[in-house]
Formats: sequence, structure tokens, C-alpha cells
Amino acid sequence: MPYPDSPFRQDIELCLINNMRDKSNYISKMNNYFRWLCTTPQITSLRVNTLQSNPEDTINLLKKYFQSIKPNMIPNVSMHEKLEDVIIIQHVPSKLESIHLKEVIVDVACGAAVLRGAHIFAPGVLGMVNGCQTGDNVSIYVDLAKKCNKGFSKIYKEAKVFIGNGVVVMPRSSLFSPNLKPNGIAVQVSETISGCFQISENILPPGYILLQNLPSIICVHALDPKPNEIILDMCASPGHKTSHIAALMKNQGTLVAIDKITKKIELLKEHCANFNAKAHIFLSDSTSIFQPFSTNTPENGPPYPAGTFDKILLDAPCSALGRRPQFRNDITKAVLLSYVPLQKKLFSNAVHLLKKDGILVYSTCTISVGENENIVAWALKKFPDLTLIETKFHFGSGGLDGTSLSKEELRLVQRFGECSKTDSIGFFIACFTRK
Ligand SMILES: C[S@@+](CC[C@H](N)C(=O)[O-])C[C@H]1O[C@@H](n2cnc3c(N)ncnc32)[C@H](O)[C@@H]1O
Repeated sequence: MPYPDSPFRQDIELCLINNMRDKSNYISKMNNYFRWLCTTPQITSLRVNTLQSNPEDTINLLKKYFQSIKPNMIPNVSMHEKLEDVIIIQHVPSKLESIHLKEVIVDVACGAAVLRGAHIFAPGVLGMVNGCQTGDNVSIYVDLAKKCNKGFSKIYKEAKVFIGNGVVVMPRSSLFSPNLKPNGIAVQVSETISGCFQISENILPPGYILLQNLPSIICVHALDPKPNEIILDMCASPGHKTSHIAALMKNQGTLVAIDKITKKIELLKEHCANFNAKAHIFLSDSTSIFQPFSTNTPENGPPYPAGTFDKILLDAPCSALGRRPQFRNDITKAVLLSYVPLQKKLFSNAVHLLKKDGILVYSTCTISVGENENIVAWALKKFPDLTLIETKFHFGSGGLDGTSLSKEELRLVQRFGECSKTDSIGFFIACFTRK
């Protein structure tokens, strides 16, 4: 089975292309985008939590770790050229020579995680051929057809993609017996087609590092949090950007983090505790946190009156089409189109809550023009006191034209995609101020 060249069904591809005013210009561009989404970034980025650790010590610990697991193949580990809290690990792609007779089938999400450096955990395993014992060498395939039933025991004949090799840790009897819900590592990955080194945050004490995609890190640097500011993270869970904001504020000032799902609030609290990030955390729906007559202070919780915050991050719920790599994405058109009204409601609340001369960062991890450039164009029209501004770091390419944004506005926004310098996921960042 050839490696896929788009994760999407044709109706979704057409929907993404039809979003553009001048479609014909975009067909080949978007096809490149789709192909790029199936591939794996050639670097791993991790953020050092400067509240608990420092980059120099972390680099030394990482080098020692790689030395201990594969002394003859240590990756290049270095500081990011501009971002002082980011470490980059270069992948070493190589052609895999051996394909083993025994095979393991994993689901598409597990396959993507393996290519980004994860081992295979029990819930991700769909099939393992009969007779596999602990210590056996196996080849790993992704179930592209999505037809492999849990516990499958033969050679899988449906559409599948080879992604690497590994060693069995949990045999079939531990993986698939009734009443068992195994959770640990099932297959220790030894090599992958992406050349990514297997790495987890657990190799260092909790809260020291976070494996985080570069645009997510750049997005918080765009907000440029400073000590003693009053900052709102409107859609915060699991808190990866909240803890970064807290670190840049040096835990001084007031940081409010909101999410609307109870379970996610637990994750957010746990993450902030692990990362020693001080934040006032509230369960609330950020589409209605602005209330003109409220007398609440940031610490009281929402609703808030106009102009409460110096800076606001709106890392919006989105169709998340920027994930990389993706093998197969079954998003429907209805779901794809459902995010825009929600993003507009959240955005309107953000604008009201922002102080004059404050900074608002809008970000998504999707490639859809409707959720990115079109939201910016809508916002600039609806709120005439908003303007786009330059960000401290600009690593993305400009926006896609074919919307109503001017050349200058397209230059100011940052799109991370197949033609940006940063080899990471698909992402979008726009930074505004209120006059
Ligand atoms: C893209 S994720 C945020 C990721 C987070 N900023 C991070 O970096 O860890 C979007 C979050 O928005 C939350 N969300 C969705 N609708 C919301 C709403 N109306 N009000 C507040 N949070 C909402 C979701 O529960 C989800 O956790």
C-alpha cells in the first residue's frame, strides 16, 4: 500500500479549496498541503519550563539520555536559534532495511504518535499475529482501512502502511484477554521511517520539559507575557500554553485560565501544579464571560466587565486539521463548518475584555482559511478599533490570499504550513491590539 498523499476525503478537500475566492490558484497549493500533512516533521521541539529548570542543564541531561540508549547514534540536540526556552532535536531519517515476518497493527492515532517519538501503548494495538512472544522483533503497520478488529491475530490484508520496527513487551495474552484493560508499553519501538528518536517527558522529573510543537510555543511568545500583567487564557485546557504564560510572567501578576469542560479543568489544574504555574482556574463558557455591569475582579472569576485584561490568548477550539502526521482523517463537513460561529462568539468576548492598547492573540491548529484568515477579516471589519500588529517572533509564512485581507494584513499574520520555514504542524497566529 503506498504512503497516503492526503488524510482527507474528497468532499473535505473540496470544501477546504472552495473556501478560497480564486479556487483555481489554490488546487495545487492545497494538494501540496494535504501531502505535507501526511508526512512527519523532521525535528522534535521541547519547551523547558524555566520555572523549574534551565535549558543548559536540560540539554546535558538529554544528551546523557540518548548516549545511554543508543551510544552509536546520538541525535543533534541544540537550543533553538532565537527562542531561549526551546530545545530542538534533529531526526535522523534512514532507510529501514529489515521488515520482520511478525506484525503488529496499530490505529492511525497510535501510528502518528509513533512517528513523533512514542512507544506503542496497549490501547493503540489492534492486532498482533499469533505466536508473538515478549522479546520478539515485529514490524509495525498502521491500519489505513480502519477495518482491523481489536485482537486480530493474522497477517492483515487490508490497506496498511509500514511505519517501523519494534520489540514486543506485552504478548497477546496480556493485551487481548477478556477483562484486561492493559495500559503500559506493549511494543518498544526501535526504529521508524521518520527517523524520530523515541522520547517522552518522563525521562526528566515532572514539570521540567514539555514536548510541544514550535508554533504553540511561538504563539505564547507572540503574546509576550510579562511579570505583573493581567492575562487571560480563554480556552486553556490542558494548560500547555497557560504554563508557558506563567513561566514568562515569572509567576508574578494575575493569570486567569478558563475552560468549559469539567474533566478538562482537572487536567488543567494537574498540569499547572506539575509545572508550578500559578493561575486562577475557572470552569466557565468563554462565549459569555463578558458582562458590562459585572464588578468582578480577575481573581473573582467570570463574568468580567469591559477592559479587564492587558493581554488575552484565544487558542480557539478548531477543526485541528493541522496535526502531523495524519494518515486518515474522517472529519465530516458538518463538523468542519461548526467551529466558525463558536470562534466568532469567543472572539467577540475577547475584544470586549481587552484593555485599550492591550494585546489579543488568536490561534488555531488548523489549515482551514475559514477558521483563520476569514476570522481575521471578519474581526477587522466588525471591530474597527482592532488592528493587526507585528509579533516579537515571526517564523510562519504570511496568510493565504484569496480572502479580503490586504497584502499588509497577510504579511502580519503567521501561517505554519508546507511552505513556512518552520517544519512543524499546521497552525495559525494573528496578533491584534485595540486602539
Ligand atoms: C485548542 S484547545 C486549547 C489548548 C490549550 N490552549 C493548550 O495549549 O493546552 C481548546 C480548548 O477550548 C475549550 N473550549 C471549547 N469551547 C469553549 C468555551 N466555549 N469556553 C471555554 N473553553 C472552551 C476546549 O474544552 C479545549 O480544552
